Amino acid sequence: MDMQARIRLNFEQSIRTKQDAMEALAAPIAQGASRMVEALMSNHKIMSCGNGGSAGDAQHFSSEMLNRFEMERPGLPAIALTTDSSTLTSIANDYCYEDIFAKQVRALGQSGDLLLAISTSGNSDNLIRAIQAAHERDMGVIALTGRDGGRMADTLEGGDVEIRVPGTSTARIQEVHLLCIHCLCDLVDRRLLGVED
Ligand SMILES: O=C(CO)[C@@H](O)[C@H](O)[C@H](O)[C@H](O)COP(=O)(O)O
Ligand SMILES: [Zn+2]
Repeated sequence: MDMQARIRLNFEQSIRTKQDAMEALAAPIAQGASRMVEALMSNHKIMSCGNGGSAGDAQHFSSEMLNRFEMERPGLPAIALTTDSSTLTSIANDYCYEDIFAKQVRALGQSGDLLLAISTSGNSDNLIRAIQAAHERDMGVIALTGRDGGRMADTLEGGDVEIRVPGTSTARIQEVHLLCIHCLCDLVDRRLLGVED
């Protein structure tokens, strides 16, 4: 396959994954956005985490909350747990990599806060431990997953929301995760600013 044919194939697969996700994810994304609005309206914060490309997604989300998305509004309270290299390396060094997010959730989390946990496989142990820590702190969880939801899906509790991308390729799932994050930001802004249509 030549380079341009390969590029077209990647685009086609990305488009197909997004089309499959559109119907499946409209309801859980709306549910996740409602949970975010409720939390933010009650002065709670949203923490986000993920590994690799999903760490980038966690930061992408928090920056759109803290700064702005598409509309002018005050900054919203959000913290990406992926950014402080001193904290991350010391937890990984003194305890273990699996605790890098959970320890931060236990330190910063308060009842009513939310955790946005992002994993394409749903099987990253540091995310599973972060979800367990969030539950200990009486926080809700919004999980962006893929494939069969992995062990993360089994770790979620009744009030949590799973947004599971129908797909098996990490890259394609990540591309839909970013779209989901932008939908969440869009819905949060519209609800907070009272935009009707
Ligand atoms: O961005 C990519 C692949 O597209 C990688 O960096 C990928 O995020 C990493 O391999 C992650 O460790 C995968 O973790 P997860 O999505 O299974 O939780
Ligand atoms: Zn990637």
